[in-house]
Amino acid sequence: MKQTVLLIDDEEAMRRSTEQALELAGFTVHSLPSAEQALGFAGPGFNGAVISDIRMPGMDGLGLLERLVETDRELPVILITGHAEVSLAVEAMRRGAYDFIEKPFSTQALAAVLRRALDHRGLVIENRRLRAAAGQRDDLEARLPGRSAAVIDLRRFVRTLGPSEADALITGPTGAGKEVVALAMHDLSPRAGRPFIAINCAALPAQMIESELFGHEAGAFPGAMRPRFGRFEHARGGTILLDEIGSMPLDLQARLLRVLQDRVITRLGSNDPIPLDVRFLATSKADLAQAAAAGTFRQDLLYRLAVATVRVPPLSARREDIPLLFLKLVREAAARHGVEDRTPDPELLADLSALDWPGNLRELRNAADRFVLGLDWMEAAGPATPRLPDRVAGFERSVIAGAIAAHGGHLRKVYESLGISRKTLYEKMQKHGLDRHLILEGDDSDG
Ligand SMILES: Nc1ncnc2c1ncn2[C@@H]1O[C@H](COP(=O)(O)OP(=O)(O)OP(=O)(O)O)[C@@H](O)[C@H]1O
Repeated sequence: MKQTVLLIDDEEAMRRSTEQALELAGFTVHSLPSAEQALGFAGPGFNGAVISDIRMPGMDGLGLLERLVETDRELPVILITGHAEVSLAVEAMRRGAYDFIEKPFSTQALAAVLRRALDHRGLVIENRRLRAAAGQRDDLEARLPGRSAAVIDLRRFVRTLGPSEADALITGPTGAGKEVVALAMHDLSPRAGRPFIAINCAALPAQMIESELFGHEAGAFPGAMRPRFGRFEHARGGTILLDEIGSMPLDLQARLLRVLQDRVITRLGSNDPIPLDVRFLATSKADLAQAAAAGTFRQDLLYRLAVATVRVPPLSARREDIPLLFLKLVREAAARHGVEDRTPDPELLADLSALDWPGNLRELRNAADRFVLGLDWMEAAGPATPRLPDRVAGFERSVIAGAIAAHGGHLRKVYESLGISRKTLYEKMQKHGLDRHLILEGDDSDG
């Protein structure tokens, strides 16, 4: 993983010459003129070290140190002190500085301290990653329960992508649990414990979007009396979830793409770039590739986000998980409503599994709410209240799907085990929307 040195010094000449010297020594350096700007950059996910001059106007080096160690005690901060400023150096160490270096210093001396600091930081980050992964493994099964192939795949993606720094797109139908997945990814990452800020792109007021997201300086527009942090800055060190990103206006998509690429933002009414240490996750119900083809979504933004895509399956693709999910939702509903936990009987669970649940987990959750409150759970199924024929059809579908799975898609074994003809099997599969590819083609032999 690439490591960065963040250098803060208000004296331009000094900053430039140190930056150059360190770059020549092989470090990747990012330099900033003020402590305030460094705050957003060096969050808990920051894999690098900070060097700062101790004497600066505004927030000084000690103030910066204090703010940084407050959010991450293990972030190495090295302070540059003036010659013979022993008491300041002592104070810095007392407040948790990793080390200090006295002016004037040689590049070699600074580089040596930095190498130690970066090695140390690398270990801290790696350790956190491993600890988080181990601790969250069991937790993830509890949060996204189920034994279907679809949910096992989902958990595998979340486990792999969650702890990484990669921005990701989470797709799936309404109510399938995209936001729940996003939060699980955040909690698996080194950013867990930092803000998780969900922004519903469909509900942003058009005139306010820019200042809402990016913040503004005083006087940026009439009524902007004082500077204001945008939501992006509020999420510093954490994760931003862009919910329903497909609803974002095109011009804002262009700005977002630049933020994703450069990791800096500029407040409204300002030209100063502010580094942004956040990870972006986005959700979409709509097929963004189609939206891109239709020109309502930027192709380049789609490419950028789709590198890491997590697909959340509809409930109808994981019927076998419905009983387990319903039990979990009933437990949660009982706790939420402060009523006693009720155990649904097996017939009810079988009935639930036969339904289609177009509203997915949200709809199932409503059914669980109604169940613990002693109301008729079926009404919660909305317009799709199951009539007998629908329940029979649902049952038939799940029996056929079960037989296909049990016989590994072996055509002849499937229709024989069901006691029907090949032709009838295909007709019923078509009727129930079961994909023909579930059956191994050319498999109608005796083998
Ligand atoms: N694994 C889960 N365990 C418990 N509740 C869940 C789970 N997944 C989803 N839910 C619940 O179902 C509802 C819908 O979930 P969520 O908001 O994550 O779905 P979504 O896909 O983001 O929906 P939309 O597309 O409408 O925004 C929420 O009330 C959520 O708490």
